[in-house]
Amino acid sequence: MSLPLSYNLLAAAIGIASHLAYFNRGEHHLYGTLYLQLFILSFTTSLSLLTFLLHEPFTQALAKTASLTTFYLLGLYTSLLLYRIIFHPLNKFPGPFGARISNFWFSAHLKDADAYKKIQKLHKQYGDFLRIGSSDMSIIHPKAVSAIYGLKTKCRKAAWYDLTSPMISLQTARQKDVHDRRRRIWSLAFSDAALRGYEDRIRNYRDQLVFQLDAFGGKPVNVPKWFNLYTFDVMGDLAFGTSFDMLASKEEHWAIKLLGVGIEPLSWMFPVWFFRILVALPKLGDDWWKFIRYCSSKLDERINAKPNIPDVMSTLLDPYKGQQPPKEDMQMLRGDSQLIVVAGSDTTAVTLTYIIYELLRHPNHISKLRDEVSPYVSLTGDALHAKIANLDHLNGVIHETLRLHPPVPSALQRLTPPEGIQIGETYIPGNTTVFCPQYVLGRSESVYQNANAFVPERWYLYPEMIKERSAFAPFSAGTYSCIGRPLALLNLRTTLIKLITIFDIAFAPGEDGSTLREKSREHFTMALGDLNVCFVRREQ
Ligand code: HEM
Repeated sequence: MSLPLSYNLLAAAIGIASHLAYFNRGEHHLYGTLYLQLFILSFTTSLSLLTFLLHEPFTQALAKTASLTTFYLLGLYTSLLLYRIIFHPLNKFPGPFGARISNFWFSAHLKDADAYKKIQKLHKQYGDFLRIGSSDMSIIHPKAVSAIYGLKTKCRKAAWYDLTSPMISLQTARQKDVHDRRRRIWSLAFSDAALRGYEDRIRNYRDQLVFQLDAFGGKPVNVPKWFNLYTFDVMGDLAFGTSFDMLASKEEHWAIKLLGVGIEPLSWMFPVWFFRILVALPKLGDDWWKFIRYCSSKLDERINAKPNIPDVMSTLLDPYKGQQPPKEDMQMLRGDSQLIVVAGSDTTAVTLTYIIYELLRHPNHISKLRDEVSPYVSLTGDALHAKIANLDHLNGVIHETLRLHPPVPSALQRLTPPEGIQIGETYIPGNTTVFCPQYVLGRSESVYQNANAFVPERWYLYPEMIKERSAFAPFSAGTYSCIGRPLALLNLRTTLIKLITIFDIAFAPGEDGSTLREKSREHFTMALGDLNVCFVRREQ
């Protein structure tokens, strides 16, 4: 005997009610696995009750349970779809129809981890305010960066930052007070005195990089690979007191290979709840969690060591005065230890690679840089950072590269406060996930004159070429901006001038930069395509 229609309609009504009263309110991304388990539990409980308590035949019990479940889901999803298509407050904003319905629309339209390029195309089609998900907006209005990320913003970190919860780090701390407390400790790690110590620590790796590039004897070198080996060695040293020895071994450490595979799912821009289910599955999240375990074991070793020159971890461990940190703090320290490595390495390597790429396309800037830095540089290509930190053209080249090739190109997601925010003339409703893609803003004529041209002088000689300065934020802006910025700039400046002092550089035969332009993939930061360059030692 099948169920009377009234039971099925009741199940559908419960589906609608659960959407309106529960799923449509607050955040649910942390409970994806739990909901799945509850769903399976309810199904099997209903089946067991009907079979064992009411003694119905199994097939009949199965049919009734399946019918109730189907009607419940029909009610739930019809309500959800109608809300998203007709009643959602973001419906006034343009964007692809599919994106209104589900965030999977965007993931499904990514060809080869090219989110930043896809977002640029969509903005060309739909304008500055783009609805890119059911509750998600990408915004390239020139004033949007300060409204969303600036010091006075009421926006906070969006659900994306719960990807690895309960393990949190400075970057993924969503509660403002937790973040503020942690950030105060971290900020001591980037004082002028601390930076001078890092300058000494980094020199050794820079020399190793030059040694290895020199050893190619002018033959082609795949620059992104070598800059990655370099920057991961540097950050390993600053996080754990010992490098990954990648420059010496000329290859990636196994843990860094795991990291590369582990963060790959980020490139698909899946909704957070789905991503969390994916990485909870055996196999799929294995590489990422193995990398985290590796960092944890290195942290344990580091807690028992005492470096001669303090590293970043020295500051984070300082409050414990040589004692083992309590269990509750270890979770945060583990998060922070992997953050130092991840945040500081490929971001710097990507920037260095694109600086070389842009200089090779515009070689006049190499001679201009050499002229500018020559009073401060020794024969070995080294300079005290304090002497070169304010050089106009050097900083112009770095800024211009970061503008055109931001290492974090698109989705730094923030959540608007319940009352919403105002950007220019446009009101963005509350609880909307918003972001300002730096890649698109960096190439926007509303923000820069002659936006696609590489003009380092715009940063010191032609200020009129920058129409809205606050939109330039490759290190993000405000409370959650990159705390490692001074270290990144120190490393970029000193490494760049050493490379151009020691070497003449040229594209390798047959290289035109197209693989770098076309094969680079976004996974929050960038995994770069190859760029083959010849480094030939200059006559002194
Ligand atoms: C060119 C190099 C770099 C770029 C472009 C860059 C960019 C960024 C961006 C865009 C953010 C904001 C992330 C977010 O809101 O989710 C960030 C945060 C952060 N970066 Fe960097 N970064 C660079 C180098 C470094 C270095 C060398 C370190 C050193 C450890 C570092 C450590 C951090 C940390 C700890 C955060 C989190 C800050 C917070 O949430 O309070 N970064 N970075």
